[in-house]
Amino acid sequence: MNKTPKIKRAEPVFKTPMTYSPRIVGNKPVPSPSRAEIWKQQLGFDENENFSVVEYHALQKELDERNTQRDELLFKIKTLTDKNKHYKSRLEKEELTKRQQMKILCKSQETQLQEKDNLIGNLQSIIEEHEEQLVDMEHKINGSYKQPPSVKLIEDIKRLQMKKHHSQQNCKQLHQKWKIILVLLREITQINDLQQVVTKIKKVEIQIESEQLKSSYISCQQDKDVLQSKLTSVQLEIEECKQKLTLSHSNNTQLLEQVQHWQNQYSSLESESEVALQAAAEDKERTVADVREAMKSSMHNLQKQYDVMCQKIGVLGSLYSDLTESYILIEKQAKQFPKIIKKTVTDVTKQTTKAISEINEYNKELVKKYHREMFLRKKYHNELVELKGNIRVFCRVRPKIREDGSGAMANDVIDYDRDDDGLLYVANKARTQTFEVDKVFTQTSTQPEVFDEVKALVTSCIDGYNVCIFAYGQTGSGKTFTMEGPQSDPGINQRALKELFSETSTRVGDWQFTITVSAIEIYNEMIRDLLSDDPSYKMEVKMNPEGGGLYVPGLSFVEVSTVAHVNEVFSIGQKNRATATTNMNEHSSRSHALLCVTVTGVNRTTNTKTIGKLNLVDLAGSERVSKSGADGTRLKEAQNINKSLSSLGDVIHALRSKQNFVPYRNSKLTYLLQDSLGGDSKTLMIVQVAPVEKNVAETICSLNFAQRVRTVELGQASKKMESGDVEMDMGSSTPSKSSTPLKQNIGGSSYTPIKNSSSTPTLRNYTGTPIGSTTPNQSTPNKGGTPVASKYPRRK
Ligand SMILES: Nc1ncnc2c1ncn2[C@@H]1O[C@H](COP(=O)(O)OP(=O)(O)OP(=O)(O)O)[C@@H](O)[C@H]1O
Repeated sequence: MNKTPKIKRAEPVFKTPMTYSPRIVGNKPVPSPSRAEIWKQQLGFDENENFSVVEYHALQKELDERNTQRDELLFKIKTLTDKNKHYKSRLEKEELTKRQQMKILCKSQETQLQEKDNLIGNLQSIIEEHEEQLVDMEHKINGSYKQPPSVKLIEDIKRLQMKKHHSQQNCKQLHQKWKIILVLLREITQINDLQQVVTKIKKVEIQIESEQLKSSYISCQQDKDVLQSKLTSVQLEIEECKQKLTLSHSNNTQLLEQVQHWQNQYSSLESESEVALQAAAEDKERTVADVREAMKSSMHNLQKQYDVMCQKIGVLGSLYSDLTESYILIEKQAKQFPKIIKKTVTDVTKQTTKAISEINEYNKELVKKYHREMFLRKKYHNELVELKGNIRVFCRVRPKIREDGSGAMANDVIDYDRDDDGLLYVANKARTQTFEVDKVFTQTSTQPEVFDEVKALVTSCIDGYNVCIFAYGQTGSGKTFTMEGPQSDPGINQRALKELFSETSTRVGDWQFTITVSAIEIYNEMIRDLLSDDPSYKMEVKMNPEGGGLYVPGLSFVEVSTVAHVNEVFSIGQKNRATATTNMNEHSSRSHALLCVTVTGVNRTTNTKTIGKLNLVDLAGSERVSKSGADGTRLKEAQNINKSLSSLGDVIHALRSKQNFVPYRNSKLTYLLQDSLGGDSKTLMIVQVAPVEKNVAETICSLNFAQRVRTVELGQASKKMESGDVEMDMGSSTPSKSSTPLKQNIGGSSYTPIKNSSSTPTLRNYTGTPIGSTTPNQSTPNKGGTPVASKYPRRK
């Protein structure tokens, strides 16, 4: 009784149920242990040990308590297990719903993404459209717009409104989805609460002592771990979802911003398009009004044209019927045409042959007549020149040049008569003086125009006439330009020789011509041969000892046949003239330059010989000495020029007044040109004048001189011709009685040809009776006789 039974608390109280199992010992069944024995055994007591009923009852009580405890625990466990199961199922459900939600979310995200992609695509296309619209509008603004864009713009606005509506719907959908996501987040919070409950359970489980509890706890723990891991994965997924949500939210915001931006753009475009529409409408109205106006006028024109056309159609109708009739007629005639043609051709051939033979005959007659007419033309031409007087005077006004300067002194003082090309007006000190010459060349007259007027005179030397052309005028008035001219636009000298070449070449069948030239300069009353090897050698005019008039011993003559050759000779002359002086321009102004051309022709059939001389003279400047204020050498030069020019005037005056004495010998110039100034020669004086105020005094002086020269009446010009050995004066129609061979004259002097210096010239000087004779047209030396009172301008 004193012994307290030992209870092993570490082990469960009952391992097996309390069942009765009788023991069999040998063949006899062993009696079953008593209840007390079983209890002793089970409680660890010895068989022999006694335990009282009280102990037993105490133990029984303890056992009952334990059983109730156990039942309670079992109940709790059951409840917990149930709860656990419930939570598990709930978790599973939750997991399932979450999965489904996740799937839905993913799908919705995908669709959202898809939609966003679409939206972005749409927005891009809208942007492109807008850009196109902007380009269109730019084109419209730049004026390349052709059609009113109202319809297209309205369509675009409608499309944009649709897109706006669509974007708003998308926004709404996104908003709803955002709400769902918020609900999901709330549930996730609840799940977290559940997790806390599970933690509490864990605490309860610790209190469970029994192994079963432990094992169930372990299994629960495992389940919980699984659930925990699942929860973690769900949480991760949720986190991902959250991130995606945030991303989509930000995307959404961006999209909303874009939508807002596009809405703004849309509204600005809308307002722009409204303005454009209004402008286009106004434009349209204006264009319509213009077009209406244009249409009205064109309709009016068309109506007029229509009326005209109707009239024409009426006329054409009658014409058509006429034409139809004529066509029928022509058709008939055309059928007969080959026959008619044949007949006509035969007739025409006969007629043509006849006509040709007639024309041939007629032509022959015409050629004869032509020759006769040519002869008469020449004759009449010469008669005309003779009637006009053998001294002819032209005036040439040079154009203004740089040297004329500017201001009042450069004003034009010369005017011309429109109807009479021989009249010239010079304005001088508030009055206008009129001058009359044979022909006036204006400032615009060209070199060919001038030469055209002198051509006949030049070519008359081929027929044996002596011709003398002077250029007279003050320095710088254009004398050299007219006589020589620049290389590009040559003057009378070169053109005359060219003309002589061409004219003689046309007569080459009947005649043989020789043309020779010599160049002379008279400076300070000294004669120089410009073609000589020594141009400084001073030459003299001498009386031919054989009685053939005057000549310059040793003067060079060069035979020329081409223009190139002539140019070569001219350049030699100019070079020799230049080498003798320091200032060529001044020197040329103060000296006379003579180009003497001799044309000798021999008729191949009759052996008739003609000799004509052409003297082309560029005189020294005619200005008064007082104007140039000369002294010393200049004064001497001026006096010499004055002497020769006034001698020229005196000679012409003496000739004009038919005086017995003509003072040829008063200057080298007149002495040298004696036979060209005689009564049987043709003389042309070209008076050169400047057009400006500055030179008006000299211009008037020169023109006065020209007028006086013009009134001189010379005798009839005579043609020099030798028939065989007999010399003939065609002008007087009296053959020369003298048969003495004379040296050929140049400007009244005889010469020795350069080319053939050995051959003695056999021609007689037929320019008139030699000096000293009593013929009125010839001069006698002025041997200190009474000087002729000169009426010509003399130098002061
Ligand atoms: N008809 C014209 N057309 C164009 N220029 C001209 C004409 N006449 C003269 N001239 C020019 O006027 C200027 C003077 O002419 P030019 O030398 O011929 O005068 P000039 O009377 O011969 O002088 P000088 O007495 O000094 O020799 C030159 O420059 C010349 O080119």
